[in-house]
Amino acid sequence: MTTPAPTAPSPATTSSARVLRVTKGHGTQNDFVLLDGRTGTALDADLVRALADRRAGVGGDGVIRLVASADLPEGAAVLAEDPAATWFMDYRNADGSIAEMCGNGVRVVADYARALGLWDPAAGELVLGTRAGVRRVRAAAGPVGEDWYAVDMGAWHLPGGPEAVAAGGDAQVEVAGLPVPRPALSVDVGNPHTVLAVAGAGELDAADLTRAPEVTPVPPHGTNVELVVPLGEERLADGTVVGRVRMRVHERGVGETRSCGTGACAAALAVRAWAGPQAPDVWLVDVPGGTVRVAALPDGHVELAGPAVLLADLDVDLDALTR
Ligand SMILES: N[C@@H](CCC[C@H](N)C(=O)O)C(=O)O
Repeated sequence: MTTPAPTAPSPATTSSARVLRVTKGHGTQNDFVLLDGRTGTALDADLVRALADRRAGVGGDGVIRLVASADLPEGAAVLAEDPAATWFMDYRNADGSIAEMCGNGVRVVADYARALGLWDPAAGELVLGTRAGVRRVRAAAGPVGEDWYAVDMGAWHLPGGPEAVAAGGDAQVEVAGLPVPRPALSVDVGNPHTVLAVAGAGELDAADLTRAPEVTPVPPHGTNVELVVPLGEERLADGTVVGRVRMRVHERGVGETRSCGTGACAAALAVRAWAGPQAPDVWLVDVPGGTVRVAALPDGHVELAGPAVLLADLDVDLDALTR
């Protein structure tokens, strides 16, 4: 769809120049502080850390600025990929680091664009720029008719190839609370993930994710680590046979979170690869914060669907924030 030209600034700062209007939202309890880039507010690591702080700030796993693609250097690549990608998801982890992609964030930012009047799902897909390339978002129904968003998350791959799948993995992961290092599979869904299967709910619950799992070989740019328990297959009301997994995640740049959309994609794709050619293409992924749906598409892309919630608009006193 054609979105309004990202030119007209809205007064997201209030009467004082030291007050910043933000919105708090989440997708399956992966929570974010959202900013309207039309105000001209620049994001730096200090501001991100301060906003994401759960005691002295607003609190969030990440901070997302919805900004005109034309207004940041990375936007040129997405505009070249698709000129309709006039809006860009500028995503930062809670520690201030920049990540390529955030699956839950895309849905939440789509809902934010809708609330700001920048996107009308009835008129077509939202074409959104990200550091991992263009992503397309549409309104979609959840398993029991909930109002969800579905995102084409683009191409995915297994960096270790089929050999890694056959060997159980291309990495070893040591997780605090679990007795021995486990084989794990690297999955690239625009950002890096390392997925390991654990023996069952007992092990999944026993894992101590207050400490970052140790991944060998050490990934050059870090990684997000997903612990999964395959739960088998089930038939949905519409007759579709889906696989189901339970997952916990330790996110790069954040720590344990209650959900990770790209992590859910990586977990489902890893379990599907381990299960072999008869495995379903559609998976439900249960995370501490809810459930999302992942589908391996015939064109080599992966689709992520799930809810998005906008909770509150807040005027943040920037002097108090940095005190
Ligand atoms: N929670 C996000 C992923 C955010 C980025 C990640 N921590 C990274 O550094 O790659 C999601 O929902 O995908």
